[in-house]
Amino acid sequence: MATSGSHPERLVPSSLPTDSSSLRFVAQSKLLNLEKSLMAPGTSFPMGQNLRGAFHRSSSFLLQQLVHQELGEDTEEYEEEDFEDLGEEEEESSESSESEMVNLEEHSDGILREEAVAEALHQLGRSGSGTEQVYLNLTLSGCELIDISILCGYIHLQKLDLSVNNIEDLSCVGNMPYLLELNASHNKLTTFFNFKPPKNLRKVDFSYNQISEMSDLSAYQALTKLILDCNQIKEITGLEQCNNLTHLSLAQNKITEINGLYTLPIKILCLSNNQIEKITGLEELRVLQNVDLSHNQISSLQGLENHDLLEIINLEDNKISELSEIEYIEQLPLLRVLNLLKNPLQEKPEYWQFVIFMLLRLTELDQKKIKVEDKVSAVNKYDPPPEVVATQDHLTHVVNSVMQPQRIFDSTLPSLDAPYPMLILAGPQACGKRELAHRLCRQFSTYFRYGPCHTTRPPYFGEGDRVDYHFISQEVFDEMLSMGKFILTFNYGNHNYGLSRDTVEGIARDGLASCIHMEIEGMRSLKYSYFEPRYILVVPMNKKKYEGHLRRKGLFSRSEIEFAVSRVDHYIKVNQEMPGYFDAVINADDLDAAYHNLSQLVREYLGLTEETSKTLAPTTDIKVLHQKLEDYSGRRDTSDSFELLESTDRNYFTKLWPKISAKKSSVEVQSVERRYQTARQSLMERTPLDHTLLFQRGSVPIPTASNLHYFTGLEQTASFDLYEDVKLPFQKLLEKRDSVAIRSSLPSPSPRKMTLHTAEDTHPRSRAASQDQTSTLKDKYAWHTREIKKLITTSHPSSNTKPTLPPIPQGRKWASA
Ligand SMILES: Nc1ncnc2c1ncn2[C@@H]1O[C@H](COP(=O)(O)OP(=O)(O)OP(=O)(O)O)[C@@H](O)[C@H]1O
Repeated sequence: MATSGSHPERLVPSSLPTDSSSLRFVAQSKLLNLEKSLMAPGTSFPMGQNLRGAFHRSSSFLLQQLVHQELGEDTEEYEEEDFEDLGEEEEESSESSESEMVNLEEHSDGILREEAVAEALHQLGRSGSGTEQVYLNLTLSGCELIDISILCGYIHLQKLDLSVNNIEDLSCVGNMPYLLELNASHNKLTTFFNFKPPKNLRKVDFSYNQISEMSDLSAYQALTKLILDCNQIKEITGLEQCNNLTHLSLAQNKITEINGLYTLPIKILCLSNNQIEKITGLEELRVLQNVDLSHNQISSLQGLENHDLLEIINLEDNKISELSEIEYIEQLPLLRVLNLLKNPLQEKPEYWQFVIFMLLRLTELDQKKIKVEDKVSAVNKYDPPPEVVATQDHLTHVVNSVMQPQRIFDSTLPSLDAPYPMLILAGPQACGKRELAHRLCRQFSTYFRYGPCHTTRPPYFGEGDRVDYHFISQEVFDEMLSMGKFILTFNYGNHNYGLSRDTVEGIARDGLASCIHMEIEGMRSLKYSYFEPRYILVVPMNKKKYEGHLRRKGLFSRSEIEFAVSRVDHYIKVNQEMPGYFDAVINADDLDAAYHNLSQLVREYLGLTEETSKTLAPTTDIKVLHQKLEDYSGRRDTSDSFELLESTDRNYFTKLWPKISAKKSSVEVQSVERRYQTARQSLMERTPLDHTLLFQRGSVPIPTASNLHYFTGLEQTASFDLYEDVKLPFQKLLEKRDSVAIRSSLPSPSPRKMTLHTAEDTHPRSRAASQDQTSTLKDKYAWHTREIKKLITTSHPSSNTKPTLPPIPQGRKWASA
C-alpha cells in the first residue's frame, strides 16, 4: 500500500511516531486546523461568548488530550477530570497553552517531514490507476510549512490542503497527476500555477497570497473553481481555455476593469473589493447566476441587463446614485437577492418601495427579507389597481368635504331605499356617450338634466362652457379639490376631470335626475359613494369603425387613438367578468340605434307609454323612434315586460335584502331612528316648494299601469309582517313615519300625482285569519319577499308628489353587445 511512490514503506505507518518533536508537530498541526475551522467565516458562535478565552481553554485542553492520546495514556479519566477543572483553571490553562504554542513554534523549522505527512494523510481509497489502496487526501493546514518538497513522492494524492503556511514554492504539485483539489490559500506564493498541470485539477484556492499576475491557464482545462482572493492581481488574463470554469473569485485584488472572461461558463463571479468603475466584459457570460461586485466604484447597473439567469447581485458599497439605474435589472426574470447597501441611492426617500416595486420578484433586498406587505404597499404606491385608485379618490373627497361646513344636500332623499336618481353613461372616449346624454336630456327634459363635469382640458371647437364641461384652470381644479367640492375626480390624457357636488346638487334642487357621462374610473369611485346611480355602458363593438371615427374627429394623436381603442376591450372585459357591474349595455356603433335603445330603456323604467312619450320634448329622430318603438312594443307582450321588470326588482331586492334583513342591534336601531328624525326635521324646516317637483317638471306624463308598482305615495302605508327579529324596528319606523308631521309639512299632493300602487296582497294578519294557521313557511317567505319589495319600491311619504326614479332594468334585455 502506498501513497508515496518513492517511500512505499512509509505509506501506512505500522506504529505511531514516538519522538516528541514529531508528536508536538502533529498536535500543533491538528490544533491549528481546529483553530482555522473555528475561525472560518461560516462558523457561527453563540452571541456574547468569549471566543478567544473559550478557544484557548479548549485548545489547551485538546492539545493536552492529543499529546496524551499519542502517548497512549488513559484519556477517558483525564478527559472527565479536565472537563471538571476546566472552569476553575481558566487562567492557568490559557497561559499554559500559550506557552506550549510558543514552544511548538520554536521547534518548527518549516520543513515537512514524512512523519508529519503520515499523520496528516487520510481518506483511504483506490489509486488513480485503480490497482492500489492509498491515502487520497492530505491536510497540512496551519503547520508553518516552508518546504514541502517531500510531497514530490506522494503521487496518488487527490486532495491537498496546504493552507495557512509559509509556502513559496508549489512545484511538487506537478508530481501529482491525480490531484483534483488544491488549497494553497494563506501562503507566500508569488507565482501562479508554477507546476506541471495535473490533468484533472478542478478546484484551486490561491487566495491570500502575493500573486500579482495571472498567466496562461490553457493547460488547466478541467478547472471548475478558481479562488484568487486577496492577491495583487491587476488584470484577468489567461482563462480563455478554461471551458469548465463555473466559479471565479478575484475579490480584494487590484482589478480596475472586467475583461478576459470571454464566453466562459461562469455561474458565480466574485470581484468585490477591487477598483472597478463600470460593469463591462460580462456580456458573454450567459449562465451567470451570482455576481458579487461589492466594494467597488461602480455607478451604473448597465451591463447586467442581459443576464437572464442572474439570481443574486451584490453591489454593496458602490456609487450608484440614481433610482433609474434599477431599470437595467428590471427585466431579469430570476433575480431574487439584491444588495445595494451603502450606495448613494439609499438616501432617496422612496428607495425601498421603488426598488421593491420595480423588482417584484425579489425575496431579499439589502440583506432584509421582503414581506408580502412591502410588495403590496409598493404596488399600491406605484401602480395601484383600479379599486385602490378609486378608493383613494373617494377617500380624498370624503375627507376634504367633511372638513367643510356641513349641510343637508338637495340630493338627500328621506330614506335609504330611495336614492337620488342618477344615470351614468360610461364608455371610452368620444364613443358618443356625451351626445347620447345630451339627446336624452333634451327629450326627457322633465326628468333628466345633463350634469357637466369640470375639466382642465381646453375646450374643443364648438364646445360650450357649462354646456359640455365646466372648463377650468388647474389652479381652480386644485382649489376645488382641496375644498372638498368634488364627488369624484379622474385624470385622463394629462387632463383632470371631476364631477362636482354643486353640479349634482343644482340638478337635484330643480327636482331633476342627473345624467352624466364618464370613464369607468370615475364610475368606480362613484360606486364607493352613497349615490346609487344606474350605469349604462356605451361601447363601440366595431373597433375599426370607432378608430376611424376618432381619426376623422381630428382631435386626437395617434397614441391617444390607440389608447382609446385599447380601452374598448377593457370595457367589454369588465362587463363580461363582472356581470351586473353595468346595469345595461348599449352598442355605440350606430349612434341613432344606440339612442333608440337608450331612450327605450329610459322610457321603460320611467313607466312611459308611447302616448305619454309623445308629450316629451321632440328629438331629431323622434319620428323614427316612435315607429321603432311601436314595432318594438308590438313585439313585446306584457308578460315579457313584466318579466323584465320583475327581474329588475329581483336584482334590486337581492342587493337591498341583506341591508334590510340583517338583525340590527338596539344601538343601530336607535341610530337609524335618530337619522330619520334628523332628516325629517331638516326637510320640514327647509323643503322648498320646488322640491316637491323632484324628477318632474312641466307636463308630467302618466305612467302605465303595468309599471305602477314603481310609484307609490303617501296613502299607501305598507304594513308588513317581518320576522320577529326585524319586525320591531321597521314597525317602529313606519309608525314613526306616519306619526311624524311630515304629511302636514309637505304641500298637498299634486293633482297629477302618480297613481298609487295598490298591492294585491292583503295584510298578513287578516290573511292569517282567513286561512287559519295553514300558511306554510314557504307562503310566509313569499309574502315576506313581496312585502319587502313593496317596502323598497315604496317611496317616502314625501314621494306622493313625485315619482322616485325606479331601478333601471338590468342589461339582460338591452345588452346589444
Ligand atoms: N368626471 C369624470 N370622471 C371620469 N371620466 C370623465 C369625467 N368627465 C369626463 N370623463 C371622461 O373622460 C374622457 C375624456 O374626456 P373628453 O372630453 O376628452 O372626451 P369626450 O369627447 O367628451 O368623450 P365622449 O364624447 O365619449 O364623452 C371621456 O370619456 C369622458 O367621458
